[in-house]
Amino acid sequence: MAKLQNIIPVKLITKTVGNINVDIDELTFDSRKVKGGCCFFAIRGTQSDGHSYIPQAIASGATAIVCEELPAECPANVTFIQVENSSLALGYMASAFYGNPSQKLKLVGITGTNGKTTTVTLLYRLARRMGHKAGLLSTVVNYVDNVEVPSTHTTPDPIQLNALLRQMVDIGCEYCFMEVSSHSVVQNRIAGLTFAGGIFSNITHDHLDYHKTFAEYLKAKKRFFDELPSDAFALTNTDDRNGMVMVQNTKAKVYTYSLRSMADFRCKVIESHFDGMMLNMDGVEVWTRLLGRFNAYNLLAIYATLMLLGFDKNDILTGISDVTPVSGRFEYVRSSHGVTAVVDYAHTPDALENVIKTINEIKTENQRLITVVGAGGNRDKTKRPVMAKVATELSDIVILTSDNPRFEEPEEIINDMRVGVDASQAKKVITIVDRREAIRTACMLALKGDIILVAGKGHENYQEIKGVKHHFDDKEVLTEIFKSLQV
Ligand SMILES: CC(=O)N[C@H]1[C@@H](OP(=O)(O)OP(=O)(O)OC[C@H]2O[C@@H](n3ccc(=O)[nH]c3=O)[C@H](O)[C@@H]2O)O[C@H](CO)[C@@H](O)[C@@H]1O[C@H](C)C(=O)N[C@@H](C)C(=O)N[C@H](CCC(=O)O)C(=O)O
Ligand SMILES: Nc1ncnc2c1ncn2[C@@H]1O[C@H](COP(=O)(O)OP(=O)(O)OP(=O)(O)O)[C@@H](O)[C@H]1O
Ligand SMILES: N[C@H](CCC[C@H](N)C(=O)O)C(=O)O
Ligand SMILES: [Mg+2]
Repeated sequence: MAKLQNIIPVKLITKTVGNINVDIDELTFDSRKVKGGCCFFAIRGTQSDGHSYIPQAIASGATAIVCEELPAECPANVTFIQVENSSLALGYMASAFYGNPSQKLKLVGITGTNGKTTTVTLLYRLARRMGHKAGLLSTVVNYVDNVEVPSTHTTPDPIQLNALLRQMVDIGCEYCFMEVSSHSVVQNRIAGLTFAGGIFSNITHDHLDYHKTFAEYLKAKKRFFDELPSDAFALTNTDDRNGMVMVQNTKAKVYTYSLRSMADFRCKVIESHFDGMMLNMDGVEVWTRLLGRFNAYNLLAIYATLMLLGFDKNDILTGISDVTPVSGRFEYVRSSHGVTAVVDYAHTPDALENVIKTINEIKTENQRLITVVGAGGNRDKTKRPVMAKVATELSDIVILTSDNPRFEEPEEIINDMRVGVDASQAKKVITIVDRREAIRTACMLALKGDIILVAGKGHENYQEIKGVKHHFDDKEVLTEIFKSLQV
């Protein structure tokens, strides 16, 4: 419960109609959830404009309405607050409604095309391993210390987000590690939050269906750093050509990390095997079970962040030597006849290239790589041919299949992918729409010693088709098929 006048920043108000000294029990941006005591936010969305649901919200007993445009009729028993941007107001008011919880713990956000889930999940695990209560907001799952809360998004809406932060503060969490998606910045889901630090992993091809251009995509991610407070840190990857662009206007203190050149925090990959890597992290050798140069970047960002948060260097390195892969990130299943299948979430050209190059670096010449990959429906279409091109150029056999078709026809998604396959590589490519059949075919083709990469879905335990999430788990399917093929 809160007084409306106490949770809305005056600077955001354009006009008020009615009594703003009213009690608010709940905030919502969905008219279908409105009841007495609710403050409804009319948000202009990608599918519809929330303003068209104001009458429904009033009919359902809304106590207050926050909107960018006042309705023609303003009933006397409802308070109206006109603002310039409803989603911005929602961020600030959700934070205030829950007592500004992000000011009562150290909130660290990471943005970038890839590496966010890996980095925040391991930060969360390491902070808790070193004896501190912590929270996690990620694509895979949210945690309020050790209590699991299902994820609806990579970055939740402001109401969910601040409610979770409140719960974290209430049980004594000192830290929360969260992913900041580019969508969430554009939609003001992180408005009103106070960050102790921001991390930039990398920016490559993805989400152009939403941002339309790479420049807009970059601008969205850069805005996260532009809005960091002066007492926060901004940790950026200077091996990414946009690393310094991200932080050029930040008020936060800038720190850099790199595997290639001088930086505040440095790392080198000394050895790379199928069961782990030897790294030189800021002058200290440390073994990790994680694989791939891309994970060396994630681990260096993790090391730097924990150092900036004041953790002990030796405790951090000991923790890094113990961490295991994050669900769906380079996990593997081995068959009884010597085939290794890797399950990975790579669903962008850069991620796919990284994970395939990692496998090619580790495998021997006479081990073949069979890559099973698709592309999500109702997502960035332009990455589809690029992913197919990367897969066919770097694998021995490629099976193009379905990922989450969503509301698109699977065959059309695969056709978009095939466009990227050069004629010279076409003989490597098989097309099988049914993902289970595609994985089965890979398992049947694989000879002893071969490696199968099943990419794109990672931790996902569903296949989304026409709005229905059917159970589907790559690791489960591989295990079942390997068992059925056991001689
Ligand atoms: C494209 C996108 O991001 N859409 C998000 C957005 O919905 P929208 O703008 O499409 O909303 P809309 O359907 O147009 O409705 C407009 C407004 O009217 C309201 N409404 C609607 C119907 C009604 O009857 N009454 C009513 O009040 C809605 O609640 C909304 O406030 O705001 C919603 C509420 O916060 C989000 O759930 C929704 O995420 C959708 C489901 C989604 O799939 N988002 C993905 C693309 C996403 O956010 N991904 C990122 C990054 C992924 C990654 O890289 O990992 C993420 O952070 O997860
Ligand atoms: N630092 C990195 N650079 C490039 N690729 C990476 C990096 N870290 C992980 N990857 C690859 O990208 C995939 C996704 O990793 P992760 O889930 O950590 O990224 P994310 O940023 O959370 O992705 P999303 O935006 O979809 O939530 C991994 O399965 C791996 O193939
Ligand atoms: N297997 C998923 C991965 C992308 C999920 C997330 N990054 C998003 O864009 O919603 C797909 O392509 O459908
Ligand atoms: Mg993620």
